[in-house]
Amino acid sequence: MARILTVSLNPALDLAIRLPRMMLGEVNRTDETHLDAAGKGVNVARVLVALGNEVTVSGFLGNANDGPFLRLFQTLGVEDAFQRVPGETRINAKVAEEGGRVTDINGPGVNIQRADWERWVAWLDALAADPQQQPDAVVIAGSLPPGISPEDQSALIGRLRQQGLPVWVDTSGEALTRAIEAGPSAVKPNEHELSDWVGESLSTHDQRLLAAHRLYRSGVDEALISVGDEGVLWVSQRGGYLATPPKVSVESTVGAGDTLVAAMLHGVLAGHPPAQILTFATALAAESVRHVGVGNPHADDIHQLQQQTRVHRFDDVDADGALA
Ligand SMILES: Nc1ncnc2c1ncn2[C@@H]1O[C@H](COP(=O)(O)OP(=O)(O)OP(=O)(O)O)[C@@H](O)[C@H]1O
Ligand SMILES: O=P(O)(O)OC[C@@]1(O)O[C@H](CO)[C@@H](O)[C@@H]1O
Repeated sequence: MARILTVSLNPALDLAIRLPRMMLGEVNRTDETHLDAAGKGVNVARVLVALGNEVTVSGFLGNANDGPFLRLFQTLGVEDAFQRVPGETRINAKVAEEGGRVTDINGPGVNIQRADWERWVAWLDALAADPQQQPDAVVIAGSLPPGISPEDQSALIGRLRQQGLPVWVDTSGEALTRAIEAGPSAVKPNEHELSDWVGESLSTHDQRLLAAHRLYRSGVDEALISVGDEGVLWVSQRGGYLATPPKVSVESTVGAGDTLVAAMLHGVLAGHPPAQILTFATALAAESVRHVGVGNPHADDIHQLQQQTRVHRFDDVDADGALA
C-alpha cells in the first residue's frame, strides 16, 4: 500500500445528465441526473482508494457547497487536507447521450486569492519536507482556477521534485506546457492535449508515437498518452508500449483518463511488470466507460477485461525519435 497525495486545484461537482439525444435550443428531458463530488484529482483518489492505497486529498474547495465532498471523503476514508476558500466550487455539466457521445461544460472555478495560495503552498512545502509525513507520490490533476497561473503550478512541481517526490500531472493547455518544463515524473495528455503541446496534428499512429517519444525525451520519466477507444501509449525507460482496450458499451467516458492515471501510478509504485501495469490500467479504464464514474477494480468481469486487453511492446523508434 502506498501513501499518495492527490491535488485538485480546481475540483468540481459533476452534474451527470443522461438523455437519449441532446436537442440544442429545446427543452430536454433527462433519463437520469446525478450530482457528484469530482474533479480529476478527486476521481484519481477514488480509484487509488479502491486499489488499497492510503490517500490524502488536497487543493481548494469553496466553503459554500463542500457538503458532497465531505461526505465522499468520509465514505472513502481519505484525509481531507483541502483548504476552504470563500465561494462555491464550480458545477460541471456532463451530458451523456445514447451512443456514447459526451459533452462536457466546465466552469472556470472559484477565484483563489494570493494569500490563500501562499498559505496552501506553505502547508505543502512543510509536508514534502517532513520525512514522517512525505507521501510516496503526488498527483496534480485538472485545470487551474482563476488566481493560479501555469507558472505557479510549475514552480510547485519543481519544488516537490527537489524534495525527491514523484509528481504525476494530468492537465492541459499552457498549464501542461509549463508543467512539462518543470520535469514532472509523469504526464498523461490525451491525443488532443499532446497535439497542442507538439503544435502539430497527430492523426496517424506514427505521428503519435513520435510525439510520445518527444514527450519522454523532454525529461518526463513516464510519458502516457490516452487515445480514447484506441487505447494507451506509454514510453518510459522500460521501453515503449501500446495497449488496445477491449470493446465495451460506452455510457460515459468522464473519468476514464483519471482511472488510467490512478491505476498506472498504483502499478508503478507497487513495482509490477510493465505489461501487467498497462494491461490492468487499460482494462480498468475500459470498465469505467461502461457507467458514470471511475473504474471499479472489483467489477465481476475485471479479469476478462484484462484478458481481452492487448499490450504490445514497440522498439521501432531510435534515440532521435525517428521511426526505424
Ligand atoms: N470507448 C472506450 N472503450 C474502451 N476504453 C476506453 C474508451 N474510451 C476511453 N477508454 C480508455 O480510457 C482511457 C482514457 O480515455 P481518454 O483518452 O478519453 O482520456 P481523457 O480525454 O483524459 O478523459 P477524461 O478527461 O474524460 O477523463 C483511454 O486511454 C482508454 O484506455
Ligand atoms: O476542467 P478540468 O479541470 O480540466 O476537468 C474537470 C473534469 O472535467 O475532469 C473530470 C474528468 O476527468 C471531471 O470530474 C471534471 O468535471
